[in-house]
Amino acid sequence: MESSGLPVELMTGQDSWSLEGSDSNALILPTKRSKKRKENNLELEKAKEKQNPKLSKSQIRKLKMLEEEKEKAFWLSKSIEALEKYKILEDAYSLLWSSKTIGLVCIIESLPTLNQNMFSKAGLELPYVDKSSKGRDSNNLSSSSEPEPELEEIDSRKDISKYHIGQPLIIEIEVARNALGPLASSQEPVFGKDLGPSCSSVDTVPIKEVPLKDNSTPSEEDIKNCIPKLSADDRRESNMSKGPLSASTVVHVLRPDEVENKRKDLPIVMMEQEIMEAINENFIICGETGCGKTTQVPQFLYESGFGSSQSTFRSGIIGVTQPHHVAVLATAMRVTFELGLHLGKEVGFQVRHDKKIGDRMIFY
Ligand SMILES: Nc1ncnc2c1ncn2[C@@H]1O[C@H](COP(=O)(O)OP(=O)(O)OP(=O)(O)O)[C@@H](O)[C@H]1O
Repeated sequence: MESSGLPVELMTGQDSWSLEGSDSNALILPTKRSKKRKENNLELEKAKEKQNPKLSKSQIRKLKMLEEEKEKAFWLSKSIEALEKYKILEDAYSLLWSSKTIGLVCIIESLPTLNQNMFSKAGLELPYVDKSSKGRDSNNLSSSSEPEPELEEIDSRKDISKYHIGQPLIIEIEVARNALGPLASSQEPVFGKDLGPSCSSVDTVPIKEVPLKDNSTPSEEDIKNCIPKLSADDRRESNMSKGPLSASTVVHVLRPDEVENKRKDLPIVMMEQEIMEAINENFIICGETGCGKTTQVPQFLYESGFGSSQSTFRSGIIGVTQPHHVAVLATAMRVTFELGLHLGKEVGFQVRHDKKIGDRMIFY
């Protein structure tokens, strides 16, 4: 083998490596393969890009929106399916009545019987029975698909005249009170209004028949005459017969408009009926701060005759306790304002160094 000063050539296949000179043993590698690889990689990437082209931002956004819409449509169809599954049957609708009409329907239905009872008690015969209205009302009860519109018609003074033109005027006390408006909105206790939803207590509502002079609209005087004027004895007797669980006294409150508007938003005001139905039992009200427990519940009680000297079984004090004297003053003042009463008269309070005690219907 030659080794001194001569170039050495290595032959490996097609490529040749050369080592020249003795002072440098540098190995020069061919670059062809790596170039080829790079070219191949670039071609592969290009092919990939052709298959999956790069999207711009707006295109990505549009794609996302499409996906979201697809998802929404999917959930919508799912919920529609669920709704269809639990749909209320047509027959079951007849059981769904608005609670506001329950009492009125019972009253309307029992009107002829009530009148008959009243007249028979007085030893008289009923001069007129409104059979047409009875038929209409019983229809109303049986075909309950649309009970409310008809009831609403009856519940307005205009329509009372429509149904009773030339006939004796039969007006339920509640309707008369609505028609009187400001005349009936005094803070005097009104007797005879039933609070409970049951129909059985309706027969304690005294109703008067007032024959109309001509075919005219009933005047305010006519309507006023329908409201029974009970003596103190009658009131006591009616309270005694009802027992402690029935409500016979209603205190009407004229609140300022701003208070009425604010009250509507308080969650507890929507629960008034439930609370008043449960009031004869021991119960605890749990509600979030500011829902109206302290200021509204005493008002519910006050309006239904609690703390009223006129009420036989509910005469007492609506007592409210507060953990701090500032809260006592603030809530007592607020309730006084909302009810339009006087602090130190109907509403009283007592803290360590200060007190205002009057009739004390509501006491803090
Ligand atoms: N002094 C006041 N002035 C103005 N608004 C008041 C006053 N006191 C109460 N309110 C209003 O009445 C609402 C009911 O308050 P209330 O004190 O009855 O709530 P609550 O449920 O008893 O709260 P808490 O659990 O903190 O005692 C409040 O959200 C507030 O809007």
